[in-house]
Amino acid sequence: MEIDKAVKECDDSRLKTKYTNAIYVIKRALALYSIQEVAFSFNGGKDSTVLLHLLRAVYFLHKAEERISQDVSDGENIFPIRTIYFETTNAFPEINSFTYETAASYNLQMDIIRLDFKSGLEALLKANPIRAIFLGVRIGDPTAVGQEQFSPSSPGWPPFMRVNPILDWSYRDVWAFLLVCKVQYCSLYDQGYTSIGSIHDTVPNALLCIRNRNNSEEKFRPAYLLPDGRLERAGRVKKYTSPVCGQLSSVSNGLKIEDLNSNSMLTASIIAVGDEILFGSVEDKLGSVLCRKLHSIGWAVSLLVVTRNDIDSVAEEVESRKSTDDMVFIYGGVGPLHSDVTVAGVAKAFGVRMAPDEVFEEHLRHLIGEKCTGDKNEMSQLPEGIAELLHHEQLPVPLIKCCNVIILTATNGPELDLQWDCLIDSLKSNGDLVLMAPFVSKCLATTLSDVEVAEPLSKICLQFPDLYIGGYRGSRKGPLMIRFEGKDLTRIEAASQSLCQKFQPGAFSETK
Ligand SMILES: Cc1cc2nc3c(=O)[nH]c(=O)nc-3n(C[C@H](O)[C@H](O)[C@H](O)COP(=O)(O)O)c2cc1C
Ligand SMILES: Nc1ncnc2c1ncn2[C@@H]1O[C@H](COP(=O)(O)OP(=O)(O)OP(=O)(O)O)[C@@H](O)[C@H]1O
Ligand SMILES: [Mg+2]
Repeated sequence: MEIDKAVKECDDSRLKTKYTNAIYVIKRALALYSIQEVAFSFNGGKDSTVLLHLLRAVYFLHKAEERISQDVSDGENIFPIRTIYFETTNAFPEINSFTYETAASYNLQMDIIRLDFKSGLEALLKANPIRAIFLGVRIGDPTAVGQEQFSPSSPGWPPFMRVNPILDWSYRDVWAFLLVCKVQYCSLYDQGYTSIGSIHDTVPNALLCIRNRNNSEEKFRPAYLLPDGRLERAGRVKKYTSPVCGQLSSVSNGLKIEDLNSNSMLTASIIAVGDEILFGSVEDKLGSVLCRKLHSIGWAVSLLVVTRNDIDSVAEEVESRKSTDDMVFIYGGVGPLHSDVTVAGVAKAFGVRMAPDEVFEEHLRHLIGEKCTGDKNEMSQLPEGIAELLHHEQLPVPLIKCCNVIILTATNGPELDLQWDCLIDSLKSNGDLVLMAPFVSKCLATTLSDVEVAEPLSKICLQFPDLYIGGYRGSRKGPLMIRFEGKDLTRIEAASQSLCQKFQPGAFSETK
């Protein structure tokens, strides 16, 4: 069969693996359900076009085997799986005509349903013995969250098995397949549409736009040239917000450059992951550097913790901090080792699974080579639907941002300096960073005892609730340090003068 031959003869090993797995899922479904008990949900979209040809491949491979064993002739070429199309008045005419033309070309027995999905499926299941429906749902689709290759329909839906043979296919895999097999696809994809909904919510993907010199004419490149498959839905007008992190993305995506004098406080927490820090064998030096960096952009650090290299421990910390703080920084435990569970822990904290990310994989391939890549490359798996890559020309591998959680891969000070600078650049250019008025501070040293200073100092704290006023010592015998931190230097001056006035002149001296 031409599809099977085209894939097997191509030199795209990743596509071959995806193809083999999808064929296996279809065969499993056909072993579990009879041909009368299955249906194929086809809508002329690219994903369902891929699925159509995979189903055809399985059918023709099966027929070829039968012919060999039973010596049967070709007979009529009707595709035996019932095909259902939910036709709406809001569909693009190009989608409609492609669906009908395809049905005619491949002898599909197509049921046209003009009801909403749920009522249509109820009617379909009442009239037919259907128990399983093949869908072209893929990881990254809003409806894919929580689905497996075999997923029962959701509660409240008529009972059937959703079979998703291309669930783990990426945008790139879909286009590799369609191009390698040289099959027809809907013409809209050649006009810059990358994912097609209704005429009311779908426009060409702006990332494929090319303008002529004087900006007067807009043209779009074909869908298969979109470099980052994650952006396939950028042409959907109504922006999708994940239910899992919707609330948080409004924090992170709604970020803007704030008034530098604003009194509002943004907080971050820092999570270091490392058993060796907890054993005492390694010292965490990055936490304090990160605190200073956050301070320098006016952010307050509310917590700095060390947690174990354990998915549940990481997930627990991230889960509690992501809703408490505006940003969470996590480092340590990122890589291919058994103990590198940080990214998976972040996924767990958001209640999403890990899914392959082809763009990230491409970066890893450049860095580490083919050895680390391929179908089972764990390092290229990122939290599904929430991972954003922060690219920067100075970083060989982009940083990973999941809603308001930033995953850093730095292992020492200089690496952290670089990642921090790139992070700030990248967040700024996305409009995803609130620059706050930086903190300013003043430190006074005194030989007065703690007891003498305690009461007047606590009164000053009440008088200046907008400042952080703290005392510490370098040693029990050495001077007592009083530090005033805040965003307003005049308030800091007022508070420190107020303290000095309560004691003999010269009792305090300013220090670093
Ligand atoms: C055959 C079929 C079965 C579906 N089964 C379910 C289901 O079990 N649960 C559910 O929430 N949605 C189900 N849906 C609806 C889809 O999840 C989704 O809402 C629909 O494909 C619209 O996607 P769009 O908003 O990207 O156009 C089903 C849709 C189809 C076509
Ligand atoms: N109107 C419909 N009729 C039949 N099946 C549908 C319809 N809408 C969606 N589906 C099923 O849901 C799957 C996922 O839809 P989705 O829109 O994500 O993919 P697609 O339409 O195939 O491709 P694209 O993402 O480019 O629009 C489809 O592949 C198809 O199996
Ligand atoms: Mg679609």
